[in-house]
Amino acid sequence: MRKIQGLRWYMIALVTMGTILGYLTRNTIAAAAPTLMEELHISTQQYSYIIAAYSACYTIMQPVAGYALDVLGTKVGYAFFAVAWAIFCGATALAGSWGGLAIARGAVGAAEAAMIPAGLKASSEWFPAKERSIAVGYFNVGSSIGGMIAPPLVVWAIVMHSWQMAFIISGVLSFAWAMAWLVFYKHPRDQKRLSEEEREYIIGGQEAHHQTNNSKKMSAWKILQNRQFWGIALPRFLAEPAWGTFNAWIPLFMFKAYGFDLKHIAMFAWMPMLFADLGCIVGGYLPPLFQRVFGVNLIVSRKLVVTMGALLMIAPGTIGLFTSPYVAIALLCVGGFAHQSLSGALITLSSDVFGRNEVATANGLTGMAAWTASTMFALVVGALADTLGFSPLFAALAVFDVLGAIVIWTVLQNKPISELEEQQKPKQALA
Ligand SMILES: O=C[C@H](O)[C@@H](O)[C@@H](O)[C@H](O)C(=O)O
Repeated sequence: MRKIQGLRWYMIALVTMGTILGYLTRNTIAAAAPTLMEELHISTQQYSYIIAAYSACYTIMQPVAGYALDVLGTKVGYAFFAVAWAIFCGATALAGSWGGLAIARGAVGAAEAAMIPAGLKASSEWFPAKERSIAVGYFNVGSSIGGMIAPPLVVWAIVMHSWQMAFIISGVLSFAWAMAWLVFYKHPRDQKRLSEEEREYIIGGQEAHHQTNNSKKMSAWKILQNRQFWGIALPRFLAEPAWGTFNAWIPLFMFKAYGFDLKHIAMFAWMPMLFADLGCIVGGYLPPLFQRVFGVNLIVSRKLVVTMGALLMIAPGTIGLFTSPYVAIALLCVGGFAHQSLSGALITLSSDVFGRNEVATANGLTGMAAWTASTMFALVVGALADTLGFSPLFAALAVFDVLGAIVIWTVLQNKPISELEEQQKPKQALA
């Protein structure tokens, strides 16, 4: 059978398509909101319940989806969740009230919770450790691209047909991707189109805790009891509110703080997301560069990226010192770049630290911590933005990330759990 050179990059492109469609279905509701709220007579508060239903289900289901992925395997597991979110997204078209929309969106959120853990698990399977962060950067960039595609696609569907059509199109596209995933995704050891040279490069470049003979699996409870878990989960808890804020509040901030009209919002509000994309990609290439330049190990290279991102997040934290809206947009672009570069490193660390049998469970648990903070901070922004203004909130995000960088250097040890446990054995034997 003819071998395909560089097959691992085709695999990560397939994973990236999944993230793009996951974010497309996630953002369809926001893009359709003005039409939905008018046609179904939905109040702003009822709309917030619909958004909260997605966020709550997505938050709670990440460790559950991660565990299912570790048990079912990446191929079948991700296909199951993607088919589920495709069906629930299409079913959103049947909703006739805010309650029906909340149920449908909660179901979509529950299914989409597999998106990031599956992306990391696939990256762990198809890339050597030194390229893992690059793979994560590529699939994570789908989170910004999907968000950028949603508005034009939804507007086209509404103009051509109805808001229901927007959800049906997003669902059909997701279902088609899920079928492609089932056909094309295989573990490198099972992929006949993979050359022996590339198979050896991939699997030979992975740590012991990702080798197929590693049958040990950590329970979720054991993961939660491990210091290494908290060395990743706490920085993600502190970092994620920035992503939620950049995604949900920039247009409103530009309107309230600088009087931006829709035309100016359309012209500028998307720029921080473009720089977020850049942050995903550049952030992925930095760890191998830092390992070469500074001679540091894999986990320390991720810590350096997190620290760089945290320091760059100080830029949007200074927004209150300037009056120009264009300076504000520039500072938010730095923030978007900073956040996704550090977030990609934090997501990758679950695979650097945990083994192949629990990597998705561990990542799902850190994702639950992240989204718990993001949801809490969204409520704080909603309560304080009109009285305090946004500037102190952006400053708080900068402080959170600097705290997260301090935590990662003081809590997270520089070795995977498997090596730390090996080190403990002689000491325990002597004890
Ligand atoms: O922090 C932001 C992340 O990098 C973002 O891209 C996603 O991973 C997000 O956490 C999610 O779960 O959708």
